[in-house]
Amino acid sequence: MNKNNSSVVDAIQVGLGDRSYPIHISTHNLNSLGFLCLEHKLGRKAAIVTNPTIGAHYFQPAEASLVSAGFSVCKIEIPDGEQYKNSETLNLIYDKLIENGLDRGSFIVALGGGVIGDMAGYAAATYLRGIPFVQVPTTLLAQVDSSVGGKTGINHHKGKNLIGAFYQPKFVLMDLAVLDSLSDREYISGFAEMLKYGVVLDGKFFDFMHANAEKLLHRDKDCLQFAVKTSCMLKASIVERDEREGGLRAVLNYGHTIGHAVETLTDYRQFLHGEAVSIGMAQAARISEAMGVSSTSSTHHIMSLLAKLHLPTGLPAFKTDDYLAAILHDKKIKDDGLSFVFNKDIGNFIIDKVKDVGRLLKVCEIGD
Ligand SMILES: NC(=O)c1ccc[n+]([C@@H]2O[C@H](COP(=O)([O-])OP(=O)(O)OC[C@H]3O[C@@H](n4cnc5c(N)ncnc54)[C@H](O)[C@@H]3O)[C@@H](O)[C@H]2O)c1
Ligand SMILES: O=C(O)C(=O)C[C@@H](O)[C@H](O)[C@H](O)COP(=O)(O)O
Ligand SMILES: [Zn+2]
Repeated sequence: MNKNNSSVVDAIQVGLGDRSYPIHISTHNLNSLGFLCLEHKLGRKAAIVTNPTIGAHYFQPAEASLVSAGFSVCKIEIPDGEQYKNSETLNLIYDKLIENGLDRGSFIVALGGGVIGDMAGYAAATYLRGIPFVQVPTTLLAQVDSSVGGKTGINHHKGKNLIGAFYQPKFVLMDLAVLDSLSDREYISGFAEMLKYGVVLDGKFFDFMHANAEKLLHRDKDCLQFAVKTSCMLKASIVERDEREGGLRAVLNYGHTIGHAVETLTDYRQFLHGEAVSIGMAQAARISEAMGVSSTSSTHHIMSLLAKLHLPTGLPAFKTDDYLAAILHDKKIKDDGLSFVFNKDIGNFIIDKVKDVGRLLKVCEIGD
């Protein structure tokens, strides 16, 4: 059992009162999983939720670490892909939890990207009215975003993440070494959420990404560690102030109004989440400029960094009415309109109510 105390000391804290938890970021620290579960006084029985792709690489070391710390482990494997982030797969997780006799003293380990984290987290939030869970994110996107903050859930064919719960993990364990097995496409899609933080929250981080784009693309470890840590700190600072998205937290949805519509319209099969968010951010930048909130040069900087990071910006060919219908199911819509996140140049934001969503879409390059 590796106690890996350095990663324990270096942890970033998400401060949420009695739901506070640490994020451990290091390299080759997956073997500290068992020790951390002991330290958090988790029960004796764990279910590791993963998929065949991730499981082939990381189930065995995760299991070994837990077993050597005295935990008994069962494996719950679900199919790989955003198109399986639905109620059918969720039921499969419940079935396996029941078959394996997981009780209220047991816990779930989400070993995977954002799809696994969101679904395993929601299963943990609802199974037996809630059992503890741990996030072990294995994609860049999951490390910089989805494993932090406690949004869990599944998609509906009418819209993204329409069913879910706010439910915080007991801790997050990030091993940067597991990112080595990610394809370039999956790795690059994580840049979208990182860039989001730069555009709306931290202009210096945006500049860092601009200056270090090549290094990031070449997976430079120091650059990556700085970028992951900064992203987690920025996200934690928002979540700590507005855990359940009463207002401020909506800033983390920058680029997602149109991004989610893109994912829904393509049946969750054509784009990775980060790619859809990238397309949504390109449109949000154009919209912010057209509404007089942001300058032309800011839009230019955002578009050029997206291109430099090899992220997509073009909207897939659907009609304006299709985009409108998809956006109608957005969780940010209430009677008084849609809360839309505008970038205020780079490093700041405004959230405003929009009644006429069609007017926003006129600015986008939709081919109808
Ligand atoms: N809860 C949140 O706050 C939040 C935030 C952002 C995104 N999300 C959600 O996260 C999901 C997207 O997450 P994602 O981009 O990680 O996609 P993903 O979970 O589908 O993972 C992408 C691909 O990478 C594979 N993979 C994962 N880790 C690997 C590794 N180390 N080596 C090799 N292959 C690996 C997966 O099997 C999958 O094929 C979306 O459903 C999105 O809605 C949630
Ligand atoms: O944590 C948040 O808050 C976010 O908005 C992070 C987003 O990157 C993520 O995609 C989230 O799932 C979108 O939020 P949703 O409430 O619209 O599902
Ligand atoms: Zn997102």
